[in-house]
Amino acid sequence: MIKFLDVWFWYEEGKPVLKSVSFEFSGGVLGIVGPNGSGKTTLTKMMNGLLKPKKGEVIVEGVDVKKKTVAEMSRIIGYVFQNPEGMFFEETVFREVAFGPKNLGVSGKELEKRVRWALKAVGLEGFEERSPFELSGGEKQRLAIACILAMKPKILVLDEPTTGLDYKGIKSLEKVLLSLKDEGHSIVLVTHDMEFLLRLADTVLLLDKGEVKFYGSVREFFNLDLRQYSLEVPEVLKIAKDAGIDFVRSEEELIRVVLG
Ligand SMILES: Nc1ncnc2c1ncn2[C@@H]1O[C@H](COP(=O)(O)OP(=O)(O)OP(=O)(O)O)[C@@H](O)[C@H]1O
Repeated sequence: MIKFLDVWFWYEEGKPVLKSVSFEFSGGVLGIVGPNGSGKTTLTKMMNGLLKPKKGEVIVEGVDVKKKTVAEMSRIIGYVFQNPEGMFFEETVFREVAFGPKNLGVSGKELEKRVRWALKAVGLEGFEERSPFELSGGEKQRLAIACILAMKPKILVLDEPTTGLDYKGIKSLEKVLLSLKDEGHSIVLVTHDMEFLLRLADTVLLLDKGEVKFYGSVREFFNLDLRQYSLEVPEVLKIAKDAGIDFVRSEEELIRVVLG
């Protein structure tokens, strides 16, 4: 559960970047969208205490983020950064994934089990002895997720995870995120990719100039007039609407619906 109660934030006094943000997210996949500079990254950094509210409260899994350190929050909420390459520093994939749980005091057989489980969850079994720096963009993205997963946080936050990924990379990331959701993790995604959002999100938060313009289901979100926020409706949804079908998440679903 993530609760924002009348949250304000600014980097410079007199120039608020978040203005009275309130919402309550209870689980599943939350997509955060909005034009460039609307405050999306700032908002997610408040979820794990990297930034603290100037006014208002951020409560994550019942914990007031202001009262905890980032290290304490990392047990509850894991943050996968925009350019994951910058976070790698170990010689092997195994050691990279082991680093986080080791810092939390996990060792021996349990540590090995965690690392293997996290690598399996993202489809990187067999990559243990490879160098993180030699992986493809999609593999690096999945490794970054494994590093966070190995710390077993309840919630995962991903900032623009599809940036730099090709079609195959995006598909395999989708699969990983959906299976994590099925296992009970909550996922927060910042994304510009409306197709990715359509496929994955249950709930959408739309930010514009630091204000929440919409918070509700993905279905309702795609019924808004999105052009005013420079957001594009995915082609598949336009085709569905022309065919009199109100909502589908993907081409596969559209074909199924059309064929009855
Ligand atoms: N460290 C900082 N110091 C001062 N201003 C900042 C800082 N980081 C972000 N900002 C400003 O805060 C506002 C919101 O930025 P933020 O990165 O949260 O937006 P965003 O919606 O994630 O943007 P984008 O889609 O371009 O990544 C912008 O006007 C940005 O210039």
